[in-house]
Amino acid sequence: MSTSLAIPTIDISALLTYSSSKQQRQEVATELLNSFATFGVFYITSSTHPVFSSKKSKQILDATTRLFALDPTQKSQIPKIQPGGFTRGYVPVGGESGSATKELKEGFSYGYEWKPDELEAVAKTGMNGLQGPNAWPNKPILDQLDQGLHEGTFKHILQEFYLNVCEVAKGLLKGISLALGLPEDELAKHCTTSETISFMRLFHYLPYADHQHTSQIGSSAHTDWGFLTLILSPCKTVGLQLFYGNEWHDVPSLENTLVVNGGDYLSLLTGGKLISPLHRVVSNGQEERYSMCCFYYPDYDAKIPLLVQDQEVKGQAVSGNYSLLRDQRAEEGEDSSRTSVMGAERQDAKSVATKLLNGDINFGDYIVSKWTQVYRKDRAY
Ligand SMILES: O=C(O)CCC(=O)C(=O)O
Ligand SMILES: [Fe+2]
Repeated sequence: MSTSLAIPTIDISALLTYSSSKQQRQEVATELLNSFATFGVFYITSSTHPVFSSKKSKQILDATTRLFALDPTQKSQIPKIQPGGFTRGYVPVGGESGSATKELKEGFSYGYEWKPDELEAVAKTGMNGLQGPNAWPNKPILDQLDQGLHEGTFKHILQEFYLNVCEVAKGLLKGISLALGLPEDELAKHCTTSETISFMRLFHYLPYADHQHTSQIGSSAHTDWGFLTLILSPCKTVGLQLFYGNEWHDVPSLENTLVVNGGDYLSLLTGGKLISPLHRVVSNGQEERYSMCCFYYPDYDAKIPLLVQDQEVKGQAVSGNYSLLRDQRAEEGEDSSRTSVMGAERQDAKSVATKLLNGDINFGDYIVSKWTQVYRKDRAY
């Protein structure tokens, strides 16, 4: 039986309002640093931002539940996500499973909804590999999804939720910059078009009978690749688990909060000072679980130099000895058939880490190459 850890809940209001003092923001930054450096996972809340309200949480849960309640024929009409990094559309059950463990979840991936004039403007320069149109269900399905909704349409609810979460992520960037002893706009400088390449995934996890997770799991153990992952799971059901102190621990859903995970790129840039935690999703065997996960990225062409000055840390980061690699080794114990694949990935991660820190490759190209590996090896991310 997994136990819960004392993962802190941080009120980030000071990062989301213009009226806060530097001292208030600094206090939040200190809390962020402590949680990031201990667990790499924490809860955030604020009474000043709508995304944390019960009303908005119910609204997005309702929309998500409706989507996954469509019948299989309707789901088959939603465009499926494609390989290559730009992922929009429906993820069928098992569609991104690891080689040995079937992931019992279905998903829907969407991101920034381009306005026609923005599309025209961007058409002149061309979109990067992580930008593009959303893949919505067709009109009759959208009409069905809209039926009985009290406020707004299905599409509007999803779009608003995505932009709200991106706004919260922007606020967090201030706190993280301060936590690292940097000017508070430092990370934001590298995230000027983040919302156009970041994305949201709505997930529906199905119950399963395999409690040892040898053949079935919700989401296999992994670390997230980007900057920040922000997760809403308005269900009481447990599911998300953190690997800490050599054990798995539940990260239960708490009302009016989002869970934040640090990503690998942020961890890399801090020489592992901010942890990118190993996590997974498991079922209790009985209940379904819904979650909404925003994978927040910096700019596609970001080439961010190491954010910490400590020479020892710098050495560790460049040699690839940071949490991403440690975490992936920990995962091998779970499934020895994947050991050789993981070994190869470790080597690959080391060389990518060096290239990223030297500015030989930008973030977007790195992510696209990682997604290509996912599909080649038939693994999730
Ligand atoms: O559904 C969740 O709570 C987390 C899923 C997750 O870790 C992921 O998709 O990267
Ligand atoms: Fe994750």
